[in-house]
Amino acid sequence: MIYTVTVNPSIDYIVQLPQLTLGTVNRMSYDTKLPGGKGINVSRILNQLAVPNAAWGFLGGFTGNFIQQQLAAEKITTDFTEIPADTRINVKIKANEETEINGQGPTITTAAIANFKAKFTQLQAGDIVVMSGSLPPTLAASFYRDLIPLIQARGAEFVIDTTGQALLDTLSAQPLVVKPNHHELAALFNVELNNDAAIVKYGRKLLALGAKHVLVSMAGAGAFLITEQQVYKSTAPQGTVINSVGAGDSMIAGFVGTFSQTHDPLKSFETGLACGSATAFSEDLADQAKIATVRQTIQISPYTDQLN
Ligand SMILES: Nc1ncnc2c1ncn2[C@@H]1O[C@H](COP(=O)(O)OP(=O)(O)OP(=O)(O)O)[C@@H](O)[C@H]1O
Ligand SMILES: O=P(O)(O)OC[C@@]1(O)O[C@H](CO)[C@@H](O)[C@@H]1O
Repeated sequence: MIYTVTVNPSIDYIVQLPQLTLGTVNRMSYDTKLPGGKGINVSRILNQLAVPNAAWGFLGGFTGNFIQQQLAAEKITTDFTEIPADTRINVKIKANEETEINGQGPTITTAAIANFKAKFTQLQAGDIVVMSGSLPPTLAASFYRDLIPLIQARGAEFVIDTTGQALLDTLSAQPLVVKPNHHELAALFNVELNNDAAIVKYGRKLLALGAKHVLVSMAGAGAFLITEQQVYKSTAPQGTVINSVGAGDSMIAGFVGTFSQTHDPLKSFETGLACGSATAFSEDLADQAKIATVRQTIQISPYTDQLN
């Protein structure tokens, strides 16, 4: 079973306008509200892949109710911990450029934290817990790191989608997979990554520090899968990019979903690429049909320049 953890979910309020002009009244040409937050996005894609999963985290208020209803309509299993305050609303403006305005997130009470942590006793060997997204201000910076012993005590594995020092701090606990994009990888080591050999070299450092698998995504320029045994590169599938929100979450969902069923990193990479690109080519997150179509166009080759 896969459990996704979204401690700071959101309603993603998607707003489209021909052009955004600051300092004036702008009129929307289209708007929609989606259940959001990185772990919730992972659950929504896992559901499209028919991979059993449950979404955990904190939800509150009318915004929390909306998310709960939307996930129920998609038949996603949820076990959120209720909080008194409203879950945040994140604004995604699609105009000449994409602009995101994300909320800080509500107060999480001490009682809610205790209720949430109590859920981890139900984990079993073989389960995978995917922790993604920002922490609301009331949660300690070490919140994710502190969950790892609760997960590992039950023989379950974890995936953490974070960046910077927070990511480096979790590597020694051996996450199943990490997925920095190439900019995040460069920032982790304070270097510039100008070619494939450099990306592979620094991706392998994440393996050496403890990650079991490393994905390095490069948006429209493709991605790498780096494991102890082999390195693979894929060009990104071609298509019209409609939405980049959630492409990274979709890639993680695809990888983890297939890995949970096959333990095959290459097949998992293929599903991850298909899900990431299918979301980039969709208005909302990708659906099953789009993922299947994009999968047929994926081209992965072994990357041989591993001596650098
Ligand atoms: N322009 C694009 N064309 C094709 N595929 C894309 C494009 N952008 C993203 N993808 C797909 O999604 C995957 C993840 O995208 P990206 O590298 O942007 O991750 P990310 O930075 O974590 O994304 P985000 O934070 O925007 O969700 C890519 O490896 C690719 O498969
Ligand atoms: O503010 P965070 O938690 O870093 O990111 C939240 C968020 O931008 O991430 C998802 C896309 O990856 C969206 O659904 C959501 O609004």
